[in-house]
Amino acid sequence: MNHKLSTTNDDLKNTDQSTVRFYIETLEIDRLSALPFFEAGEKSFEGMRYFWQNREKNFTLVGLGNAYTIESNEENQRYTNVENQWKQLLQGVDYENLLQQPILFGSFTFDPKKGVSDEWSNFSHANFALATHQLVIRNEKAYVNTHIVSKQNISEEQISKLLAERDEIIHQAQVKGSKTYAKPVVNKMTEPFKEEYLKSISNVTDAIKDGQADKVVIARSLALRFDEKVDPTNVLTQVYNEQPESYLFGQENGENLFFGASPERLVSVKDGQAYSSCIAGSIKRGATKEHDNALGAELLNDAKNLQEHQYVVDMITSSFEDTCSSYTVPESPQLLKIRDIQHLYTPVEGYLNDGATILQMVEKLHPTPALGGAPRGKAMEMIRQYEPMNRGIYAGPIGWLNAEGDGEFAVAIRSALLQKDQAYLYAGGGIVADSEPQSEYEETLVKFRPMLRALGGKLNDE
Ligand SMILES: C=C(O[C@H]1C=CC=C(C(=O)O)[C@@H]1O)C(=O)O
Ligand SMILES: [Mg+2]
Repeated sequence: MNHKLSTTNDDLKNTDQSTVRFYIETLEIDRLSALPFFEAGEKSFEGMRYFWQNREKNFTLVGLGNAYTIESNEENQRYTNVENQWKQLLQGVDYENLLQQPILFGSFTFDPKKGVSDEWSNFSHANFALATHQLVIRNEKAYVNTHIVSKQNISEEQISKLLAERDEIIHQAQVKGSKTYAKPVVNKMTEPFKEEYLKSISNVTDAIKDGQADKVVIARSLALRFDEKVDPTNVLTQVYNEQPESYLFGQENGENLFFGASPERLVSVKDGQAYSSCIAGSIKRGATKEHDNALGAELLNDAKNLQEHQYVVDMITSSFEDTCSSYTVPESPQLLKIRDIQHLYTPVEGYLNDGATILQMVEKLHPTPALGGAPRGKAMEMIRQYEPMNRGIYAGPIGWLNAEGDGEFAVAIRSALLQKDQAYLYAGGGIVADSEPQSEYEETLVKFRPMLRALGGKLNDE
């Protein structure tokens, strides 16, 4: 079934004030798998693809190519810039009559005040795209939107060329199906700045004891080298097979693939309702059910972890207080168990005030004290001062929004940046007055594990 929409947007004020034309066609298909579609897009769109799947596994998104990109490097304006450009682009577009709306997918870096550098030099502080070919799999049905955004008239020839390309990609994805891949071969693994990291934990706990902040999240990285260039579809397939309980994401940017499997929702908005999650406080999984339950019980009663958690609950609750007419927060945390780790978890939900948008919520919530600290401003200063690396998109918001304003953002933790034959993995932890360097170090090892496994590496204790 095909639904077409060709439209002209006179409201879009580009720098040269010209009119923008918009062509959208939605094709509904019975069966199409996400990663084979991602793979089939390699030939034409390598470096311009994305992949997303929500935790519940009932919403999957793949984008191939950029019909339109929105980037921003303005420190204090990046959320409003993205929001305004997206709204302007869609003004006058009758998307409500489409089977599937156009979707904007992308990410924000953790801290725009930290100059983008090192392995992150290709990334803007907000990187968003409307895909040329956008696959949505929702409730077992697949929809492929093809988008053209152009300042010139869109010709029939241009449209038929793109639709032929779409049909070829779908065909390839269907006939090839899901591939099985051998894991990448790791040649070398290093822990950059390990000593600096351990020292920073003592410095930060001292500063906290001295009353300079309540909580500060400090992170570090792990660097891998492979014997050859690693295929992005390979690592996404490993993550897909190995991390079914998490949000899964991958965003290509030229020769970079930022990817991960995060348990943590920053915010989702659906029909005026907002959902967030407080996830902070961690313990490993036990090898037996008994040991696992005992570790879980220990976590639920551990003062240091409960403190780490409470700062997050307080801050997210106050954001909902500001933006919602009503909201609910359970009184005490529950356990969230994923493959390698268990966390303290408190879900928060509420009804958004009229006019409040998902990107306003993202701006308000990011960074929660699960990734930044408390109080926020002081914690961010201390991260800039003590953390011996640049986080890039790690711990930043990643996700999507549609034309009506629904959308979802995860916190991009349990993540890594793949660059051809190299990868950087990132993990951190919440430092409070009682934190100890060695046990925080070990907590980061547990948090590295999912991405390390997907990339074919392992730690000494496995
Ligand atoms: C900063 C990370 O985790 C955060 C989320 C959950 C639990 C955390 C903790 O217990 O320290 C961290 O706040 C990370 O995975 O890199
Ligand atoms: Mg912790």
